[in-house]
Amino acid sequence: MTLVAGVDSSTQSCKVVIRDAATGRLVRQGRAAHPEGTEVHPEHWWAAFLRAVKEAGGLDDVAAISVAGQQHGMVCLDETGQVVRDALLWNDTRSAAAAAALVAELGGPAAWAEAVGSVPVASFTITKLRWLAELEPDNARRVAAVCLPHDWLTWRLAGALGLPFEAWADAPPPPLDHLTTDRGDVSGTGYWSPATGAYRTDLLKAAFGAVPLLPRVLGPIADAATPAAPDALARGVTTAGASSRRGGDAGRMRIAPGTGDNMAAALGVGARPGDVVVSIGTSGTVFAVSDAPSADPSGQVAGFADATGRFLPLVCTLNAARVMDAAARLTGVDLDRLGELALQAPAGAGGLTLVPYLEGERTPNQPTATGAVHGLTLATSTPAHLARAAIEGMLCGLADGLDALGRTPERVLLIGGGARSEAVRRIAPTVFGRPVLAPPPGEYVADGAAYQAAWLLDAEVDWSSQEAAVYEADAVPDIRHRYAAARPHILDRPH
Ligand SMILES: Nc1ncnc2c1ncn2[C@@H]1O[C@H](COP(=O)(O)OP(=O)(O)O)[C@@H](O)[C@H]1O
Ligand SMILES: O=C(CO)[C@@H](O)[C@H](O)COP(=O)(O)O
Repeated sequence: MTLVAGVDSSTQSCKVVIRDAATGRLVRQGRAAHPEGTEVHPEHWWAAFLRAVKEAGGLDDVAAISVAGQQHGMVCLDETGQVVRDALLWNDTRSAAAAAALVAELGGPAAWAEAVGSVPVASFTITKLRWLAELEPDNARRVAAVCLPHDWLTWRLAGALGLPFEAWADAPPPPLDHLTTDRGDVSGTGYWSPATGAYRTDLLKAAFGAVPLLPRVLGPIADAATPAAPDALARGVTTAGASSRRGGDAGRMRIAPGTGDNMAAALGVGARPGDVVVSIGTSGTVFAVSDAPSADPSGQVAGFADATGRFLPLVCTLNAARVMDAAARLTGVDLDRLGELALQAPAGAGGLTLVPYLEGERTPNQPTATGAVHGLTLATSTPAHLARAAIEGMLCGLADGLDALGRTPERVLLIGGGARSEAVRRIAPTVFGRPVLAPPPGEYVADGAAYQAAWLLDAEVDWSSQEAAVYEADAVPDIRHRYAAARPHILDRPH
């Protein structure tokens, strides 16, 4: 049996699945937590990856691996391959003002949608680079290369190949010009165009004042451990202190290109045109597989590329599973009990309406917003009503995303940690106004990465999708009506 590994280095944790390359059968798995916070030193991801690999029984018998990661995070490297500063993550909103300035400088949102398929908000890498140039000019001057979380992990992994696993923790970084990415993840930078498949270094230069070395963009089936042809490298940069062990080792593990976590989830869940996937993780995402690039000047839909050569229009909210974590804390119960409580309250929670902007919000673009609870009465002041309002409010944000996507889906697939909740699966159809399909709880991002690894070994590979449970319920339009009325009534964060 040939084995492949898939990695999901997401916001809260790193998950590793090891699957049979031919059938996709799960053989073993592991996971390890990431630190809290919206800025993280990438070495924490590497350490969590190594712990998760260990828990998954190691990689000695694995023929190929692929890493999917949280999108957009800014990883800056100096000339020796060392990290310049902690990575700013997709959910770090400090670059909101930089985003607004960049949008204005290019002539408005439509110009950005046309240039790179998306209108940058604080999540996008390009806005974080502008922030760095303005607020930390000394760090900015040290940046020799910039990449994304999955690019960085893939690069570290390629540098560790050939060493015994015990030595991986301290493996020296490879040369910078070995950095790779894929079209899915790079489409979230704000300086790569999904429509043309090319970097927009002019936009990067305008934002950052310089063009550091950028990772080579690999096609869907490529080995990230194969060195670049010299003419494929973006720009020459000194890579002192790092040595390469790449290329041609007989029997060494191969490394597929990897991708952004949402692109991997699309692969893992077997999304096809006509499907809309709703993922309830740290972020809430609503996305579809599409044959054509998209460009939404309203900025609600990001026009990403996917990991197969197609496109992935996507709406992302900053507030999803953690809204339930917060509601569980407020009500003093665990997540299972929170779900039970929510199902005890009536649909609409008796009018109690929660606007879930606990981390600010990205869609709509309200980076400084806070959450709010409206409609408190003596009757709705119960843990059950609050639990229901939290789940309904979180789902209303995603229902707005579904509307923004502008498609009538044939299927709505519910995935992510939050979709493990029976209450979420049962309440979702009342809010979305359509049935939802819940595939068996699983690690679909890591699975999608594992599929990329299997694909690298055999371009004809075809894993069958698992049977999904169908959840149906009558729509309760009043939930969204009250949410729409409550949505504008929020306070900004205190200074
Ligand atoms: N049974 C459950 N009910 C509700 N939420 C859950 C449940 N299981 C996990 N979660 C939530 O899922 C989130 C993690 O989801 P995940 O998709 O792994 O996130 P990410 O990929 O962003 O790190 C956590 O906030 C956790 O509380
Ligand atoms: O920023 C986005 C999508 O544009 C997020 O979806 C991140 O990719 C983080 O994902 P999770 O950790 O929530 O899976």
